[in-house]
Amino acid sequence: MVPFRWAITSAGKIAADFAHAVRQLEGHEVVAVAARSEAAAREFCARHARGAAAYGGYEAMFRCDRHGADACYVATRPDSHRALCERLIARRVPTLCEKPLATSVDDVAALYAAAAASRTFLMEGVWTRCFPATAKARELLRGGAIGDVVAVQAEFGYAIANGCPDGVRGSAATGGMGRDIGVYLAEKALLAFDSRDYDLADARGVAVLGRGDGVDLTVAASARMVGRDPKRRGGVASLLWTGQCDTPEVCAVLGTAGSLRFAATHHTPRTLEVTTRTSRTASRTEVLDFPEPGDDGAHRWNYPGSISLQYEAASVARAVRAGAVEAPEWTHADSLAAHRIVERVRDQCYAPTADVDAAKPGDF
Ligand SMILES: NC(=O)C1=CN([C@@H]2O[C@H](COP(=O)(O)OP(=O)(O)OC[C@H]3O[C@@H](n4cnc5c(N)ncnc54)[C@H](OP(=O)(O)O)[C@@H]3O)[C@@H](O)[C@H]2O)C=CC1
Ligand SMILES: O=C1OC[C@@H](O)[C@H](O)[C@H]1O
Repeated sequence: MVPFRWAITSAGKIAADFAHAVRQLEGHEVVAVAARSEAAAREFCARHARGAAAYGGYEAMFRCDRHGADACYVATRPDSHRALCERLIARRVPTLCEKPLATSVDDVAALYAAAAASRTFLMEGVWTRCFPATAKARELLRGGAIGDVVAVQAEFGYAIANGCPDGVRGSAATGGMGRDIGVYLAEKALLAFDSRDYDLADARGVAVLGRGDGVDLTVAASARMVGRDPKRRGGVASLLWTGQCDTPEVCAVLGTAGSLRFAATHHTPRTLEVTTRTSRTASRTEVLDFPEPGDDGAHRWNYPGSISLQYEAASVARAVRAGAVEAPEWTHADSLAAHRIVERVRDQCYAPTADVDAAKPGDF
């Protein structure tokens, strides 16, 4: 088959990981890379995407049709996502944009509206949804393997003080940890309570640690989901995100007949424990393993599990080739629902009455 050709916007860290994941994925290639400076784009191509055309300035690549890319991967800072996606959508370029798609629900909604109006593919890069373990979890949940879902509990955190790119996380411009990784927790709520069947009834920021500047660092949040069909009972989500320490990343979905557990690193899931329960003491657990794709070891990954960006690249290629405007794994509705959860939580955290620890500016 003709290879699926990628253009990449930025010469940053996840962009490099993506280039190496795609390099090792059969039927995919990177044909163009743009960075704010041409030198950075050239260096990126030499190190991570040999043979790709290098562009100085994103617009130069968007304007050029010589590279013949089938889709563009936007991997810049979150506060630039909306404007870049708008420019790509205006040119009807299928676009995969790193999470968070934008830094407010209104911006996210505006992008999906623009994509729908011009029939252009747009996906927020919530790559977790493209992993085989997630697909299996969705199949099991839909098939009633653990009965009716009652609750989901998940945490995700890492210490941003240990060398995160400046401005990408924990900054007012880009929206704090909720926008960075809260979206992965909202994804878990929407996995347990599928956005096709459930609506968000309520989301709350229960407690927050921050610096009083609108940047959330650690948040304990909850959400309540209701079934659209009154026969579905709905349930609750208990979510915790933090930029102050590394966490195990465990997630449990609790149902009336058992539970699903992502044993570790649920944003890059490789193990799923399925427990069926006939009483409080009688249960049976099956462990399902989903090994990550093979890696030739030529690249030192910037982020854990990045070889599995292959799953997301493959999902995009399938959807674009089918002429779809969204990927079924992470639809526009899923993404909007996730941003609504994060934004409602965030707004409450920073309401005047919120318990914000503003005593130690910069101390995190
Ligand atoms: N899926 C995942 O697991 C991960 C996703 N991400 C997401 O990817 C995106 C990029 O993160 P990451 O690669 O870690 O960040 P980096 O800092 O490594 O790269 C960000 C890039 O943004 C570009 N940029 C555009 N405008 C600005 C500006 N005003 N100031 C600074 N940089 C700017 C730069 O591109 P240029 O090279 O053109 O100068 C820079 O290289 C974020 O949205 C992040 O949330 C990050 C890590 C993992
Ligand atoms: O998307 C993300 O997930 C994994 C983290 O390591 C990364 O910093 C974050 O942006």
